[in-house]
Amino acid sequence: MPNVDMLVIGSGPAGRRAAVQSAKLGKSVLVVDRGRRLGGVSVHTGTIPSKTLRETVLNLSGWRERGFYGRGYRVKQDITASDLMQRLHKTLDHEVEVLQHQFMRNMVQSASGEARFVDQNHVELTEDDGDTVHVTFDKALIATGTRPFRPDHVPFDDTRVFDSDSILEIPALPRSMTVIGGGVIGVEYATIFSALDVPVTLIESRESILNFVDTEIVDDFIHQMRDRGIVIRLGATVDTIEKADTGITVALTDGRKVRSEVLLFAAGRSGSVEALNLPAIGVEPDKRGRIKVDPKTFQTSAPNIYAAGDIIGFPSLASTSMEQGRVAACHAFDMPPPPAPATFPYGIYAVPEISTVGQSEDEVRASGVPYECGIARFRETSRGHIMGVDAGFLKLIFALDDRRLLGAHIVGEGATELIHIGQAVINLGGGVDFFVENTFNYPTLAEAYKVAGLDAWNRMGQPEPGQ
Ligand SMILES: Cc1cc2nc3c(=O)[nH]c(=O)nc-3n(C[C@H](O)[C@H](O)[C@H](O)COP(=O)(O)OP(=O)(O)OC[C@H]3O[C@@H](n4cnc5c(N)ncnc54)[C@H](O)[C@@H]3O)c2cc1C
Ligand SMILES: NC(=O)c1ccc[n+]([C@@H]2O[C@H](COP(=O)([O-])OP(=O)(O)OC[C@H]3O[C@@H](n4cnc5c(N)ncnc54)[C@H](O)[C@@H]3O)[C@@H](O)[C@H]2O)c1
Repeated sequence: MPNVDMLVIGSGPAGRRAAVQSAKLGKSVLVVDRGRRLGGVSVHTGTIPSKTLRETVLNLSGWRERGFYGRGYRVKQDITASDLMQRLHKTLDHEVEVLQHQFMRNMVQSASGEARFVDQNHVELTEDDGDTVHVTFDKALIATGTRPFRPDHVPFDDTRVFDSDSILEIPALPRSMTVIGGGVIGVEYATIFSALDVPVTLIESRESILNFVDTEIVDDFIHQMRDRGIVIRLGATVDTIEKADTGITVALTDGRKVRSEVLLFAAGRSGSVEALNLPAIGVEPDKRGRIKVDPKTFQTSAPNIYAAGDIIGFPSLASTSMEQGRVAACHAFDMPPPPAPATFPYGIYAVPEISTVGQSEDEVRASGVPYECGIARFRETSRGHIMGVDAGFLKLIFALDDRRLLGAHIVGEGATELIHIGQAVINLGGGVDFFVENTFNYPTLAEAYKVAGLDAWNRMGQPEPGQ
């Protein structure tokens, strides 16, 4: 029976980083995944496919040029589902190849199969052909991620009623679409299909969408979605979902009905734990299949077994999963990792993008810290003019007492890249004077930081001498 220092179950972002980190520390590593190919949800059904789809849609539809040439402008007139798939498959193949090469260079072994714990140092792997292999380990990482939540009352058929996995296989572009769930997945796909001029209705049971994002940013985003024809039903509870030859009808409890050709149900995900036989290691998941860990070390209640990535719940991002996996591997092999920074960015790849780091204005207000905000609209920057950007803004929030940057929030073109300037300033303890004193490249969208910094600085007054 083979024995390894580190067994990683799941080859998504958490598993991948933990495997390479363990190998860099000179350990023998085996990564097992029940998927056909390495990469996890992130590469095959989550982050990378949705972002590739978005990029393809923006390119083929000419979305970025519509500020100049009008809403009727298109680079390719008849965009088909197969146009979207071509680039998707190429990108995914490339991602898998990079990952395989990374494992090879670092002497990380990988195997295809479903892992099931036998005890705290022993798993059974069931291969595709049903054969079983036994492996023993000193340390293990559970990085099995999540899958779409598919409640019984939703008549999924993956041809007209989709989840966020099967939507990637959509056979033809629909004439209309209903999206249930105004979380990140729902909002991303609703706006991507709307950029293809598909009429979209978004149904969300809460009174707003993206409730972790600064309210001013969400309000602007909702305004932009409505402006281009997306129908948004907030505070709407779904009563029934009916399928007929003519389409899908979603009846809401307030009596309204929403009809469309296809439906995307994107209202949460559940942890992939069933196959693992967690009782064998004394670990009990919660009712959504999530595993509790020590937030600093990522150890489960079985100390030699770690868990990281979506399986441990919030924030459930590829970016944070990678870091969790690396920290877990460092801890497993007695290498103390540096303390985690106080804030991490959140990028929402809707059309337009949203990105946020640090505290929202509501959070700052609730904390009682006196503050001032600075705003820069992209259409007022020269780069914005050149690009034909007619919407989007950056909002910076500064503490009045020590002038520190507390939060940076962006809606608009390039938001997910631009946010890292705000992230660096927050995590390095910088403030408004950084933006005022430094010169930014011109013309850039990043110049918006300078403009927003000056906007706040003008209202904040000058620091007392010696402060
Ligand atoms: C549509 C969508 C878009 C997203 N967009 C973004 C984004 O833009 N940015 C971002 O940061 N995050 C994004 N995310 C989230 C991101 O994809 C996840 O946070 C990330 O994939 C979680 O990584 P993970 O390491 O937990 O493993 P996952 O990527 O979830 O992979 C888990 C792997 O474990 C395998 N597995 C499960 N059980 C077993 C078993 N018993 N034995 C063997 N193998 C098993 C599975 O086959 C799978 O391959 C998105 C998610 C979705 C669904
Ligand atoms: N860009 C990114 O970073 C990115 C992109 C996609 C997904 N993700 C991750 O994937 C995870 C899952 O995303 P998600 O959007 O599926 O889940 P979610 O839990 O974030 O959002 C689900 C939304 O659906 C709503 N909802 C639930 N039941 C409903 C119903 N019956 N009718 C109407 N609305 C209903 C909820 O109120 C919530 O707003 C998130 O935690 C996110 O971190 C990240």
